Amino acid sequence: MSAKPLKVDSARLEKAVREILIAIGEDPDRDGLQETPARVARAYAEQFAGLGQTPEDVLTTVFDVDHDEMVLVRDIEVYSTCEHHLVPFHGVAHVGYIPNEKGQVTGLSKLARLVDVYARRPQVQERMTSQIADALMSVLEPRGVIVVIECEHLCMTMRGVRKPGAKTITSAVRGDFRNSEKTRAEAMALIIR
Ligand SMILES: Nc1nc2c(ncn2[C@@H]2O[C@H](COP(=O)(O)OP(=O)(O)OP(=O)(O)O)[C@@H](O)[C@H]2O)c(=O)[nH]1
Ligand SMILES: [Zn+2]
Repeated sequence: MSAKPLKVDSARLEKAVREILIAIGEDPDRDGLQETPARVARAYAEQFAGLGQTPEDVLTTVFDVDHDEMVLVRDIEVYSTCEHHLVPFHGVAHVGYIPNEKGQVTGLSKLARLVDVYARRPQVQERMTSQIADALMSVLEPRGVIVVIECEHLCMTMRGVRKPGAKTITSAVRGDFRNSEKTRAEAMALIIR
């Protein structure tokens, strides 16, 4: 099940996209472009669906298991939108945590859903990384959280400085991962291949 699309002002979006097409010298009424403003409005409702969601919406399943050591989901695919140029950046996220003393964990898929809540917004990678870590800390109350994200930014690839292949790596550590070098190293050994 994918996230519910965001409720957008479709009429306004369509008008704006039509204006963009005119501004670049295109004919918005030519074959092929007539439906584009409506398509973009639908695509944005999906691409920015995270604006209409909170972490509590997705971290719904919390259960007790007899496990109070690290849980880490690696290589969660991320598609986000750079807030500076409104072009995509994409890559992978690795999200790990150490359950609290009650052994409370969440469903594994919920970690991927949490990534999407923050990826599907106009974003910068650093903020997205911290938001995911802070949300997991506040909802699940684990002993620690680690989030590492590796992305390629199309604003650096297809335009501007044009450096295809350059990867941006950001991390956010909270709780035990921040306080203990050993715990952090253990997680990084699992994350780095
Ligand atoms: N820190 C950070 N910077 C980002 C991210 N996404 C894009 N940027 C950068 O945002 C900056 C915006 O710089 P500006 O000089 O205002 O815009 P610009 O003239 O289009 O810059 P160039 O991309 O260098 O052509 C660029 O250096 C981008 O690489 C991100 O997630 N985090
Ligand atoms: Zn950009």
